[in-house]
Amino acid sequence: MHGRMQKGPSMSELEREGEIWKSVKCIDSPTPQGPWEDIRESALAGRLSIEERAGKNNADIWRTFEENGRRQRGSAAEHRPAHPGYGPPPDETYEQRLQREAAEAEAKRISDEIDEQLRKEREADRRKRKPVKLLLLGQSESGKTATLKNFQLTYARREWYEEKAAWRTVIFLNLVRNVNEILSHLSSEMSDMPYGPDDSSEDLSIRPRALPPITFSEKHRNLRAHLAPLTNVQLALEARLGHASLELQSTSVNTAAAFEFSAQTGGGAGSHRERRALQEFSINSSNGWKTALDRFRTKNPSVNGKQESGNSSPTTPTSTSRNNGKAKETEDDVVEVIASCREDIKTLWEDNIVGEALNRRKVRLEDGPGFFINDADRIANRDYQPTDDDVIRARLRTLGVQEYKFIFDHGRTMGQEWRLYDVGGTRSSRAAWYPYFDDVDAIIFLAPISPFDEKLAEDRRVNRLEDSYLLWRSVCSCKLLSRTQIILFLNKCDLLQAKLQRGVRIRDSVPSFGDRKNDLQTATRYFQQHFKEIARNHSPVQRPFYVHLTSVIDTRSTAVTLGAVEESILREHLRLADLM
Ligand SMILES: Nc1nc2c(ncn2[C@@H]2O[C@H](COP(=O)(O)OP(=O)(O)OP(=O)(O)O)[C@@H](O)[C@H]2O)c(=O)[nH]1
Ligand SMILES: [Mg+2]
Repeated sequence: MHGRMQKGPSMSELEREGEIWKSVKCIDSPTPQGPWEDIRESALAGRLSIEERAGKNNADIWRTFEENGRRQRGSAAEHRPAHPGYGPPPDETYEQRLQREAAEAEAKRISDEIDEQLRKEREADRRKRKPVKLLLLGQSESGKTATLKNFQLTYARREWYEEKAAWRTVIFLNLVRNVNEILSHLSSEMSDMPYGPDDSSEDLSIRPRALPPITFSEKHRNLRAHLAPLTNVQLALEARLGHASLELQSTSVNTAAAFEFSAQTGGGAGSHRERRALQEFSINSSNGWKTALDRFRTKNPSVNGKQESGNSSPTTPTSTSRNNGKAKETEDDVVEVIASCREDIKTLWEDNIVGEALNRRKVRLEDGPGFFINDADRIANRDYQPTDDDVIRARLRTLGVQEYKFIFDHGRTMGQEWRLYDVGGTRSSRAAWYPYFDDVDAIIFLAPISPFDEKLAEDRRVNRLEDSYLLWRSVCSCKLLSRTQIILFLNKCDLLQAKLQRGVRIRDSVPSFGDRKNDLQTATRYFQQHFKEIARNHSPVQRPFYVHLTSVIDTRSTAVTLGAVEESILREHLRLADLM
């Protein structure tokens, strides 16, 4: 039936209508008495949506339309039996011809307009379906990976559950490292060794020798002896997890500037080349945290780009199961040793003399990454399984740039693919970030505000807050990012609050804080203002200042924050898709 209409000798108005109606379903005009007017009106009134245009034809409309056509053709045939086609009637007057031609021209114009609109909508739709790309930036230990894990927990729960068990090994390592750090201080203190972690002016204020020596007892010597096997456990776990498990040691070497990249104005073909090279290095490398975890993964997820995450070396099922068997053995041994140390770990952590020794040395494990010794009773167990909160708090350093793809199974962007880029935050790793700037939708910049009185692990001369300011300035002033949405997370508010409650004064480390009230609200407002001013003074183009006060280890409040972030990023993603 349709074919017959398409075969007409000339492209009459009816055929033209037919062509359009095949792809158009008019919402408000189910009976197309005057289809052209209906289409035009609907198009002008914006009543034709992409679904209606691209969707299935409304059978009723189509049938009515065909009947109309048959009726008109039928009446023409009565007059012109020799002309079965749809050409102009032979007795057409000059005025009628002009009218017909004008109508045909108008029909063509509307048809072309609709075609063009359809093309644009298809294109916009394609762009909207492009993955949302989100970059997580910030200094090392700022909470980038913890934020990524929150995204996963909130929006990709299946992957979260598949990965959760793999973090068990990391948590064991974190706990064992806590214990070994205490033991190392204890040993030094027992052998009366002075403590000089670095050359920073802050740490020079530590003068343990000015105080009377601490008296240790047999209990402490026993604790050291009983917990000694944990040194080897740490080495075994580090060997299993690879480079990412090694924390940076304090150094006084000036490693690099706050932020380095070759060409601030770059982003052309060169940057793509550079990016490819870096991807090869980072995503397929065997040193990132994702790769480290893959070794402990029980399942083999086929989604979320996990296959890109470092499994570049071919593994046969046999070798995999052999490796898994060996890993299981090692894991069992490790768990056995840790579980047998449980009571001693608790005694060590709760001992007042040990506490005094750590205080004198200004060692605060609570503020550092991967603090788990408080949970030793629960974790140092053969049947321990990590909770969601444990996984968020587990610490494994990010090396290079790790791409993490997932389809949101939740929230406003359900079904949408997101690509999150988690980067290593040390000064020397920052040069690797730049190639990822050129087509990113948004950046979450994490600035931890609790360590206003701490130094960078990679350069003990640099204050952490100062480093965040410098880094923030570099990101804000980057021309390639001038139109990118940047969302600032002033993170570790929980630790800031604890620090202020302990009586640590901000002005001692940040003189410009002056005599302001030393409380959380005043401090966050002050830091926020400082970041805002930097953004205002250094952005090539003014942009909105989005800021959230966060403690990303708090999964509930972070889920709320991420909801707002998701919405804001998506709005911008769609706006840009429409503009393009
Ligand atoms: N108390 C507290 N701890 C946090 C917070 N954010 C992150 N952490 C912890 O800080 C440590 C470092 O966090 P990560 O997410 O690994 O830091 P990162 O920015 O990815 O660091 P790199 O990978 O080295 O660049 C982890 O043990 C986190 O659990 C926070 O808001 N509060
Ligand atoms: Mg990280």
